[in-house]
Amino acid sequence: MLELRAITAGYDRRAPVVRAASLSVVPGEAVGLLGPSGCGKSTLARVAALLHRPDAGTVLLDGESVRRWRHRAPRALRTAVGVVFQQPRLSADPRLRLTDLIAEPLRATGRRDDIPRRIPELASSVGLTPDLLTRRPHEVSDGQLQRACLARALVLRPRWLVCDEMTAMLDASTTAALVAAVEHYRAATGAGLLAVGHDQVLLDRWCDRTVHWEELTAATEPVGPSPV
Ligand SMILES: Nc1ncnc2c1ncn2[C@@H]1O[C@H](COP(=O)(O)OP(=O)(O)OP(=O)(O)O)[C@@H](O)[C@H]1O
Repeated sequence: MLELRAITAGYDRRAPVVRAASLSVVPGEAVGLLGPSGCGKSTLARVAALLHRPDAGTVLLDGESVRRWRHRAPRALRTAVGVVFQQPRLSADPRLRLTDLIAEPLRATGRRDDIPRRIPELASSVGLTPDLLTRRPHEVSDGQLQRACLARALVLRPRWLVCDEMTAMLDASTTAALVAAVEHYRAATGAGLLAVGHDQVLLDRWCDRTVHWEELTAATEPVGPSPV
């Protein structure tokens, strides 16, 4: 289970943007998170993806309490969560060809041998043709780059996927293709999903349940101790 317990987080300890928010995703479940702009959804999504250290509260990944964040998080925990952000150009190294972008996590974890098999397989599942794989980010559209970012998020076969407004910048057909790719992956692996978004119709259709931001802080336990 991916559990966020009474998470308080932000950018200034005196004025946190997320206050005592709790949310759980069970294996295989897809949970949508809706909320107004600026309420703190992305901040919480980054906590769930182990990219942002909360000021208080606990994150549990399959029962294991997370104590270190970002590059300091143990590899086994880091690689258990795949993340896709809203703006692919901010999360893609502009120097890398798409094939190398997708392969980045394999190289970083010493799994180069998997590259020849995994890259074509993933490219096909997210709808990237071989000619696009040799291009760099400035030579492809936002939708094509986002497909590569999704492939990169899936390349290590994470048990949890965090999609933070993954389709907010995309047209309807690319949105449908990316959602289908995520669902195909989840059906094959049983991965759980936290999908953050603004589009209630999309989240209701995509997810098993959709929670609203206000519900996360209602009736939660008191704020827990600060993580080490
Ligand atoms: N790096 C940062 N430094 C300081 N403040 C930040 C930073 N990132 C976000 N914030 C602030 O934290 C608050 C919550 O931002 P966040 O991006 O989590 O909201 P959101 O609900 O995801 O918004 P949106 O739906 O518009 O993407 C906002 O007031 C934002 O200005």
